[in-house]
Amino acid sequence: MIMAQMDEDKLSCWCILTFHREVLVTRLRSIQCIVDNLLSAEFLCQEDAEIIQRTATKSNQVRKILELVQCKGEQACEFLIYIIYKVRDAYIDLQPWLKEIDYRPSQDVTVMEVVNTDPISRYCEKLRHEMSRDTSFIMSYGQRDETRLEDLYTDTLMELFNDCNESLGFVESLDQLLGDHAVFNPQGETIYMVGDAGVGKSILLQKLQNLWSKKELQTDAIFFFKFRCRMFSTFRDSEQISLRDLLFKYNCYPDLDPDDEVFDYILRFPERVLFTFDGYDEIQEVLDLMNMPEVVSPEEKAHPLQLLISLLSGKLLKGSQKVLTARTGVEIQSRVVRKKVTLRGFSPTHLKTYINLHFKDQEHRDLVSVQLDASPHLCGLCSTPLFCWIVFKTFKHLHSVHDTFELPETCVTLTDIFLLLSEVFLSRLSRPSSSLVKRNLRCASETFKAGLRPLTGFAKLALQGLERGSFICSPEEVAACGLMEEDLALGFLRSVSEFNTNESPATFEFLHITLQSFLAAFALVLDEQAPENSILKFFTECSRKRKSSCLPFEICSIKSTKQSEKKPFTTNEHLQFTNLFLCGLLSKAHVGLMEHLVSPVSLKKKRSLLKAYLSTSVKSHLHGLPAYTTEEGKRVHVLPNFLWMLRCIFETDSKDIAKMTAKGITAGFIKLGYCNVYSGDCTALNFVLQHRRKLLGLDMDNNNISDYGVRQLRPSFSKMTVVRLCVNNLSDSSMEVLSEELCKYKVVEILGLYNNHITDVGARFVAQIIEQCPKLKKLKIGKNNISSIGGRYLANAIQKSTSIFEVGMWGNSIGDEGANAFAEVLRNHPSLTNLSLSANGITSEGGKSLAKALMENSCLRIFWLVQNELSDDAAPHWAKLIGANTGLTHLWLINNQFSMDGIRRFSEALGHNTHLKEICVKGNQLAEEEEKQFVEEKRLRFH
Ligand SMILES: Nc1ncnc2c1ncn2[C@@H]1O[C@H](COP(=O)(O)OP(=O)(O)OP(=O)(O)O)[C@@H](O)[C@H]1O
Repeated sequence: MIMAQMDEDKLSCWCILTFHREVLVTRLRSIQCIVDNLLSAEFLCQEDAEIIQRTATKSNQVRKILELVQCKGEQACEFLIYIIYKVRDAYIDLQPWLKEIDYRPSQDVTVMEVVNTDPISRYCEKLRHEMSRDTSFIMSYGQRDETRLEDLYTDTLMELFNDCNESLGFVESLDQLLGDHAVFNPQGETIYMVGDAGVGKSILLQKLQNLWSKKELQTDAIFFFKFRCRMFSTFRDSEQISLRDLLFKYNCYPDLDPDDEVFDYILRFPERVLFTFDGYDEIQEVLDLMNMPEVVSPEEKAHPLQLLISLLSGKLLKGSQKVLTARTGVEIQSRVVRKKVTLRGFSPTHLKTYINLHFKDQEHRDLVSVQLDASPHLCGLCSTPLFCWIVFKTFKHLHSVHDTFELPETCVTLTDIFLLLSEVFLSRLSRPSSSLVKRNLRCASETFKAGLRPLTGFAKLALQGLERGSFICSPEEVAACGLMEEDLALGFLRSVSEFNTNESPATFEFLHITLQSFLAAFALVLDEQAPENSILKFFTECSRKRKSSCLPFEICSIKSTKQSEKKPFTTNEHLQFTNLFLCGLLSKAHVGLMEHLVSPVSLKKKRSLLKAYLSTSVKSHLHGLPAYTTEEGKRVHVLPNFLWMLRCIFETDSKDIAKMTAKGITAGFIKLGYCNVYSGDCTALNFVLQHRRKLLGLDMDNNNISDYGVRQLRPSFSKMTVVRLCVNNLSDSSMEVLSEELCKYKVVEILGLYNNHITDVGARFVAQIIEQCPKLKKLKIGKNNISSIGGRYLANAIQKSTSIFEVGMWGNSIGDEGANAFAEVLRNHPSLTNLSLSANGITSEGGKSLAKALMENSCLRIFWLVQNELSDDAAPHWAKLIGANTGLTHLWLINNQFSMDGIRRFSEALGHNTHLKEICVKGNQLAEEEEKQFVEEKRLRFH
């Protein structure tokens, strides 16, 4: 009480220690650091230190320190507070207290040295140091050319989603990833990041870790533990470890911490701990098969997978932050997910940045840009950072060795890309006679022939790993495949230290899983001992329905059986990639190369076997697709496996199969929504669709096809009656392509462009489509960046169209000017029946002109004006409209600014109207009590 009345600034440190003795006794930990510093500043002598150490409990030790320090006088007291102030992390509990006493160190004390001997903050420093060392370099071509992360790291597109998989926009900075932005479940503790193979999930985590190590990441976390999920599958079933061991053994141990203070601290302040777990997809199947209880006590030993699941579900270290990555399609229960991020790879701008980082020489930059500009397909592939990295590395290699900077094919396939990578690796076997003489003749088959022994070895190793579902191999397994010490330097494998346990001293993994899939496919082609039809084993595996899995982890287990049957291929993506590469290696284009490596007879047999298999399975797949009939005809909803089939067909480069597939699509409309189609897939889709004669509707909503994909689909637009490309990262340049193509063929009826990045420039192209395509009935162009200018273009075009009857403009910013333009449309348009101008910044002014225009319109049935800024100013006009019997049946005025007065007018007017079925006015400025006055009026809805 007395304290509160006193001016604390004037209090001596001696007094502070007396008055706040209780706080200090209860909250001061890490005694050793205090004692060490008091000793070295000679405020204590060795004997004092011994007395303190001999004192039994921590609280008594603190009491003793206070007693001794106070005996030594004011300076010693201030130094004690200064230590608490300086070694912040160790005395985190006392930081609020320092604030409370408004502690500001005096000049005298700031010249004194404080050494941090506190195990907690020392551990934190050690973690940062080791993290920095481990994360400064990016995966490289073998051990020789390491690249610094900061020299090559380029931002990628990261899209945020809510639990209903609705996009919440893109991440603007890495700090936003860990922050509260776009959190849809505050109880969840896991930030879930998904993305396709090679899209950069691991690199993103590496970047976060690296930033944290340099204290450049906005987070309160003072401990950061990184794990790769594949490590968890290396333990024997019976193995049990403690949480303490899991954290320290696989990251780093605290030094000089006899009292286990670090671990205690982690248990007490889990919110100061950040975890990253990379590659959940790699252990998902193991988790499916295991049945183990969750761990609740941090002291209890358990299988590492149990610990992992308990950490993710918050049963252990509740409150700690977790970032978990997985391949697209792998789901965990949304209740553990705090927010969800999907990685989308490089945008065109990112790609430019990456080119500049990769190639220092302007001439090279230009050469690469020219090649990329000429091939949207290559750009599509390069939007996946892994493929881009391989392509650029190959460019560099070709240039340095052969003085050529061109990729060999115009249409590069994924198989080509991985063949090039292998060629570069194998070319290390044959050094040029003189490095000054460049070999102008590049002979891939020679390189492969010369490297056949190690290639066969690596291929065998990859296949064996895939067969047993493992991405890690031991030195014995490496040796058993005939690989020698020097082969390891080629670059296919890299050693991994973090999984090394005492029992197995060294382990290896392939440079990237997709490379392992590629080599496994190579093994299937190279192996002449196994029966030919064994090349199909992974196809069979992938088409086998997943057995109903027992899902042990109630909290954190994966999708339901029903769901997993719908998506049977999410967990065996590596096998799907192997199938794809098999198709590529056995394609006609690669016969020349393969004949140097396997007998032509075997090759021929395998090629025809594969072709026959693909033909049959395409037929049966198309036959079995779920079809449903709508007003607009028969539709089929394609499953993700169809996409893999398309990819395989493209990789085989077989026109026959492509034709057959095109013919086999009997429905007039295919739905490929939410199928994870990326821009590179559009080439495959186009490869098949180019053989189709009949018209086709294509729904590709909610994918990631981007402008590159649209360019790849260009030839197919000639047949498309429905073009649905909502939520696909499209910009104005795609609108230009669409306008050129759709206006040429004039068959389009439905155009879906909702939630892309279209601006007024793009709106002008869309306006051309509206004007020139006489069959266009529906346009969805909501949630883009269209202003009043674009709004005008569109409105003018709609006014001229006689076919269009439904227009969705929700979520642009056309404002009152745009509203005026649409008022003109309403006045003059003969057929528009459904219009949405919601969320467009329209005020009462715009609202008035829309209402007036509607008085002259008898066609519009449904009008959406939700989430604008209409207020009572406009109410008389709307009341007049409501009172008049126009054709309007549904009017949505949700979330505007009408008050009780305005709504009363509507209610009265409604009495004179027989057409209107409902007016929805929820979210205006009415109190709940006021709303209740209207409950009897059923057509005036408040919910
Ligand atoms: N943001 C980036 N900037 C520069 N290069 C990148 C970036 N992201 C990825 N890469 C390149 O792509 C390679 C593969 O990326 P990464 O291993 O992170 O993919 P991933 O999504 O984890 O793949 P997977 O799911 O197959 O494990 C990296 O080694 C790096 O060369």
